[in-house]
Amino acid sequence: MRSEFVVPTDLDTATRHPRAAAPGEPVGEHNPVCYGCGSRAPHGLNLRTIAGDGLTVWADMAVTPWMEGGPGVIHGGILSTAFDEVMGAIPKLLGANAVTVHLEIDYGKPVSVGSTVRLHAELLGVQRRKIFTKAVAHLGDPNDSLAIAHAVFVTIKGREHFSDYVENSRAADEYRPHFTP
Ligand SMILES: CCCCCCCCCCCCCC(=O)SCCNC(=O)CCNC(=O)[C@H](O)C(C)(C)COP(=O)(O)OP(=O)(O)OC[C@H]1O[C@@H](n2cnc3c(N)ncnc32)[C@H](O)[C@@H]1OP(=O)(O)O
Repeated sequence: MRSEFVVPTDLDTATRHPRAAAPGEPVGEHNPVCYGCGSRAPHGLNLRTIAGDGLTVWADMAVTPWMEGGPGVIHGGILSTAFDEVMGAIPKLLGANAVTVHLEIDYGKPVSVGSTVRLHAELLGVQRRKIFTKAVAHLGDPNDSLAIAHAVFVTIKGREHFSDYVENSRAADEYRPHFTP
């Protein structure tokens, strides 16, 4: 069954932040030790998400043997993480810090180990603190999708949201000065 992701019709105006990454440039990490995008996450996906035109982003992910679920194909949870990560770059284009509150995936075809998957995400709309996004995973032709994801992100005040948890971070020493009043 394919899900029906509902985007409100009474959306706010959404514009690219003036300091957002330019098309073709990396949008940057959420956190250097983020499982999805951190360059210092040794067991992570290390995804490098690139800003596209308008309010879009994309990333390529090489499907390596450690990602295997069923024989010879990617584990659905890994693909789900990659979707979350890439859609999670859309708030950065808006100049917002945001966390995922809802994520759904339609898996259409198996994704082979050894392939390189392109994930392309776009903004569907913004309503108050909610940011609605969609992403497609494909092997080069976006019209021939392997899987399609939708997510809702909610904007947060980063320091307030993470203040009770930051000491658990592997980068706590770097964050501490920014969290000390
Ligand atoms: C300095 C550090 C910088 C760090 C940079 C950023 C790092 C980012 C890292 C990213 C890493 C990668 C990504 C990750 O891995 S993010 C990790 C996974 N996500 C989380 O841990 C988020 C957990 N959730 C929360 O903490 C709270 O729910 C938050 C704080 C987000 C909202 O609680 P809060 O009490 O503040 O607000 P609210 O409850 O009034 O909700 C606000 C609005 O949202 C709507 N809503 C709520 N839930 C849902 C839902 N399920 N579907 C649809 N809509 C939903 C709700 O109706 C309302 O709408 P409206 O009716 O008012 O319009």
